[in-house]
Amino acid sequence: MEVIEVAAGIIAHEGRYLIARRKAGVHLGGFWEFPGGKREAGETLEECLRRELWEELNIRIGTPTPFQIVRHEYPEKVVELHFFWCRIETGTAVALDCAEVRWVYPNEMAAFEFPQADQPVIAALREKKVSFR
Ligand SMILES: Nc1nc2c([nH]c(=O)n2[C@H]2C[C@H](O)[C@@H](COP(=O)(O)OP(=O)(O)OP(=O)(O)O)O2)c(=O)[nH]1
Ligand SMILES: [Mg+2]
Repeated sequence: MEVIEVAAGIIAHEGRYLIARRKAGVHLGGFWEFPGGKREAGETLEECLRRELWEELNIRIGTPTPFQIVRHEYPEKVVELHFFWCRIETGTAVALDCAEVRWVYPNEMAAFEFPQADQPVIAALREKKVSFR
């Protein structure tokens, strides 16, 4: 099966992270996620991340740091998620192309339903394996 490459942002601010709720009716609709989306032809993953965060949240980010790659096989598709740690450079996140956004601490994430593929990242954030730069 074709592997879909996705870039997603772990957007940090004062110990909290920005999470977004996926719209109803799409793959994993209604789940919470780290915002991002599919890489388009001719784009790098970083370019993809910048485009997606602009389209979905109306924000510009500083230089993203690669942080974890997760390949996950859903029954309907295989995704390779490239998570990048980043900070907002300009703008305030608004739910432009997602259902809702929230800033949450890692220990609050268990209260939100995330896709299975995101669990290693959530665990890493909770265990503070992440460097705050
Ligand atoms: N953005 C994002 N996608 C995730 C996460 N976890 C996870 O399994 N996914 C899956 C859901 C989707 O199948 C795929 C990402 O696709 P997407 O729906 O965000 O793609 P997109 O923004 O380009 O949307 P579209 O143009 O295809 O509508 O990766 C996550 O934390 N963030
Ligand atoms: Mg998306």
